[in-house]
This record gives sequence, structure tokens and C-alpha cells, in this order.
Amino acid sequence: MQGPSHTEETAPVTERVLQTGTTNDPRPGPSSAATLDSRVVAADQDASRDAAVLAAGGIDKSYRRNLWSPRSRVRVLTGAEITLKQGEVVGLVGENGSGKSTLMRILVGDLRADTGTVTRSGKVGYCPQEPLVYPRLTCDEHFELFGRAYSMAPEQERKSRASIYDSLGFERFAATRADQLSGGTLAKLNLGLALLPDPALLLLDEPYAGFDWDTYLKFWTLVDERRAAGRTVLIVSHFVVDEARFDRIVEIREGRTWAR
Ligand SMILES: Nc1ncnc2c1ncn2[C@@H]1O[C@H](COP(=O)(O)OP(=O)(O)OP(=O)(O)O)[C@@H](O)[C@H]1O
Repeated sequence: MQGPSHTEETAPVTERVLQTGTTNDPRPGPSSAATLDSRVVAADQDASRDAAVLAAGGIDKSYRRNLWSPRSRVRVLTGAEITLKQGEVVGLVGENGSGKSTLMRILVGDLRADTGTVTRSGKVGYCPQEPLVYPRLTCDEHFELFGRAYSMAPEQERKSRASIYDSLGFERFAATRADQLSGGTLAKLNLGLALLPDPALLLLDEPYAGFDWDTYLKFWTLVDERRAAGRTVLIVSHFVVDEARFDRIVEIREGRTWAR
């Protein structure tokens, strides 16, 4: 299996027409063919003027309403923008269907926007809302595969994997195939794969659906550790109780992003 061409780790990448596949994430899914095949079209080596890990602006996205009337479209995002700085933990909130997953997929490069720009620097880890895994591979095999896609040295991958098993408490499932995992353990694997390369930016789309209380608390300890280490985390959340845990909150409403 071949991952997409790897985004330069330190040089910022600006995508004018957004393309997929900048995370080296080899997981399968509805968009996996695009993820594996596509490339970043335009890189702006001069973009690191501030400490933003990610900057997106003027993002418009509409979907076709149905197959029969291609001109009829639902406008989901109209001029959305977001900037994420080093060491921030930011919540992305909004009503069901407001466009949180759509924006996150655009930010990570998994979905093409109609217009707008996204500039990222450093490695990005992405945890999609629906766990995207290979049913017949074990947890260990997933980590090995993703480690290669992230160009990690085997020793570095094993160390990171051990730490993820330990933090989220699922080492006993290391040799279990993904199609035999419980929903909660699958969610841990999904999150663990995003964490594996210790990315500068972690984009998490409702990562703790299915976590038990203990794992939910471990998750927030892990996020706090990432903040302390200067890593950036963007989390789609529906829980009011989470609000105090974020440094700031961005809300999507009527297709636009609002500070809250
Ligand atoms: N592939 C698609 N084709 C057509 N419409 C889509 C597609 N994906 C999403 N939508 C529509 O776009 C809108 C935004 O969806 P999105 O999943 O981004 O919202 P969300 O805020 O993440 O929702 P939720 O809180 O329920 O997870 C919804 O009306 C949804 O039905």
C-alpha cells in the first residue's frame, strides 16, 4: 500500500485549490482513492510569517443536492476561516449539519473546497468521525502500516505505539483484528493512529464517541500534555462540559466561523 506523497515537515504548504492527501494517512474510506492518489498542487515556501500552524480563509463549500439536478446545491460553508496557533487547544462547535466535519476534512486535505486557501505547517494527524481502518488488520499491523506512511523509523514507531497503548489502555488488543474490536476500542485505535507521528497539529472529529468515562479522562490528560508540549489540537465537540477545557471555541453558524 502506498501513502500519498509526504508533506514537507517544516515548510508550510499552501493549497490554493485544495487537494487531498497531505497527511500521509493511508486509511481506507469513501475518499481513500482520492487520498492516496492526489497531490498538493501549490506550495508556498514563504508562508511562515507568523506562528500559525494552520491558517484557512475564504472557504466555500457546497454539495450537490441530488444526482438528478446537478445545479441544485446545498451551501454548507460560505467564507469560513480559522487560524490555529502553536500550543492551542481549540473547540469546533455548531449544530448538527452546520459543517464541522466538512470544514475539518477541508483543513486536513481530505475534501476539496470550492474556493479558499489552507496553509499548514508541520505534520498533521487526523481522526475522522467514523473510524477508517482496515477490518482484517490487527491494531499492531495498523500502527506498522501508518508508521511507514509517516516515514517513521521502526524503533520510533514502536516507542510511540507503546506510549499510545499505555495512555489509552488498549495494549491487550494489540493482536486483535479491527473487525473484532468493540466500538470504544476502535475509537481508541482511530485516535491512536492520528497520534502516532506526534503531529504538530491534531484534528479530531468527535474523537471520544464511545469512550468510557475513564478513557474520556485519559483523553483529556493526553490533550493537556500535547498543549504543554506546544502541539496544536482542534476538536469537534458537542459537549457543553468540554467548553472549559478549550483555550478558545470556534462556532460554525450559517456557513461561517465565529469566535465564541
Ligand atoms: N457528501 C455529501 N453530499 C451531500 N451533502 C453532504 C455531504 N456531506 C455532508 N453533507 C451535508 O452538509 C451539511 C454539513 O454536514 P457536516 O457533516 O459537515 O456537518 P456537522 O456539523 O459535522 O454535523 P454533525 O454535528 O451532525 O456531525 C449537512 O447538511 C450534510 O447533510
